[in-house]
Amino acid sequence: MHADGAAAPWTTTEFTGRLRAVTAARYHDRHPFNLRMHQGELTPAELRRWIASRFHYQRHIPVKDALILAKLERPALRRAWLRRIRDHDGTAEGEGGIERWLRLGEAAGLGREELWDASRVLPGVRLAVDGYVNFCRLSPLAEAVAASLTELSAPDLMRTRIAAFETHYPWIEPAGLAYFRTRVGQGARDGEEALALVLERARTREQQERAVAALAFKCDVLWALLDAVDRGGGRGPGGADDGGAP
Ligand SMILES: O=C(O)c1cc(C(=O)O)c2c(n1)C(=O)C(=O)c1cc(C(=O)O)[nH]c1-2
Repeated sequence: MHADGAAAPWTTTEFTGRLRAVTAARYHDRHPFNLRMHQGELTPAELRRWIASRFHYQRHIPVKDALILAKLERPALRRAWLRRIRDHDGTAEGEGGIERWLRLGEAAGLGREELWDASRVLPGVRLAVDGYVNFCRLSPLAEAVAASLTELSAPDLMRTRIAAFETHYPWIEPAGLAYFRTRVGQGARDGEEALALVLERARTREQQERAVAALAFKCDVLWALLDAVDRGGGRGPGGADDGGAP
């Protein structure tokens, strides 16, 4: 305890350990839908449902990063965060992560307009993504950035996913996997940068605990998104959101 009654801050090692413990316990790599994906058990319709739903997440990542950007006070920090937005948006038409995700959709038989018009986005997916964007809009910097620390676990998941797609889903054109290949390096770098910022900014025990809670919330966002995808069900008669044959 500190003299004023507040709990003492964790050391850097302990704080980092607590953050990593959250993702070890709650990251979506262990979600049943991801496990089925990795084991090759998804039908083409389920895989397309996931790709369309995840596009809704992808297109909002640069929006939430712009909200975080507005909380940064110094040019060096903003430059680093602008790079994240550029990674997703590219610097010209036909570049960037969103474009690569659209190509993944095409490789799986989904049209670009079908992804942009959000007609396949399930209600639970919409709420999960809105929840994440609004959390970053409304939270202090350290918490908004802490929520992105799931990215520390993402590169391993990308490697597993690339291998699973190559092995089990050969009907998806290999070029469509470029998104995941690019993301291995970007995710690792973004995660380490974000961790340094959180360690520097969350100084008091209360701020540290709130950062840990922010990361747990983000794990819930990703988990809830996959719950919705797993459950499926569209709005049309019979709930057919998948449009038939492979
Ligand atoms: O496919 C995935 O499992 C996965 C997970 C995550 C993540 O852990 O938040 C991200 C991504 N992909 C991703 O592609 C991405 O660009 C990304 C940005 C962020 C973020 O919170 O800023 N997470 C993720």
